[in-house]
Amino acid sequence: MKNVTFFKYQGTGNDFVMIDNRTEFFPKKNVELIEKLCDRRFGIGGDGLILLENDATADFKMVYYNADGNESTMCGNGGRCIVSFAHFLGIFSKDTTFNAIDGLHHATINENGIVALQMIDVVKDTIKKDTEFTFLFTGSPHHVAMVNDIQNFNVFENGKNIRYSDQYKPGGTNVNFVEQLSNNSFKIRTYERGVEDETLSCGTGATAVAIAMNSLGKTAANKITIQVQGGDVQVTFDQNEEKYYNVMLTGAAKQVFKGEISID
Ligand SMILES: N[C@@H](CCC[C@H](N)C(=O)O)C(=O)O
Repeated sequence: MKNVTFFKYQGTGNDFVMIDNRTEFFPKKNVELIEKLCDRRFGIGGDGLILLENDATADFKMVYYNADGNESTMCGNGGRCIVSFAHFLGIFSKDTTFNAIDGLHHATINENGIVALQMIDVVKDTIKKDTEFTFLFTGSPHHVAMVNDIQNFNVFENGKNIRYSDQYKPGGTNVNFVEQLSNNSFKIRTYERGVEDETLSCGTGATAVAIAMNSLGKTAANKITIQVQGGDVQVTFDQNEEKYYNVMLTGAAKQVFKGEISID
């Protein structure tokens, strides 16, 4: 048995177990252990687990696991939370660059703990537009569909059906349902792959929705407020004929508590 110090973070209600793994002590291949640490009854509880590690070319590296214990693609809210954690650890003071599965990310943190995180560029040709939905990759795959009366919409059942549908096999996708609130604001609810449930917020999902809505002509704005179940995030971007770039996801990221847990 070994005692492991962990921190709990949340970004608009998307919550993560955060571990400083710069000494590389953590058993990264132990899927069952990661799943158990994320379990809300048998473990700490979280939508995912994130390791902060040393990196040869950047200030630090982010390694992200979904609550099912498997390493996955980019997590936007997790990215904002690990920036806050790195700031707490004294790794940087105002701005940082870190490595993640989808490449380098630049980020800043202000005195109120608001983190602005640069997301990957989205090439316009890669955005798939269907009559019923839009599909795009913002570090993670996202299906985006507009619905009416989103608050009463069955996100779990509809999200699960789309996530496991033949068109997304074998990898699956995250699924976002969207309702337009104003010229430049949208309310979204997201079913997350790897959590296999609705989460209170998804950062790559909010980013995908903002870009999809601009791409569909639902908004001409390049500063878009996305209301998620756990609060608000802002997505800003520039664009040219080829792509969306300078894509920034901005919102609060907070340390909730620190603890110690025994692992085998
Ligand atoms: N919560 C995340 C997305 C995490 C990855 C996702 N579940 C997947 O496996 O694709 C976010 O904030 O972006």
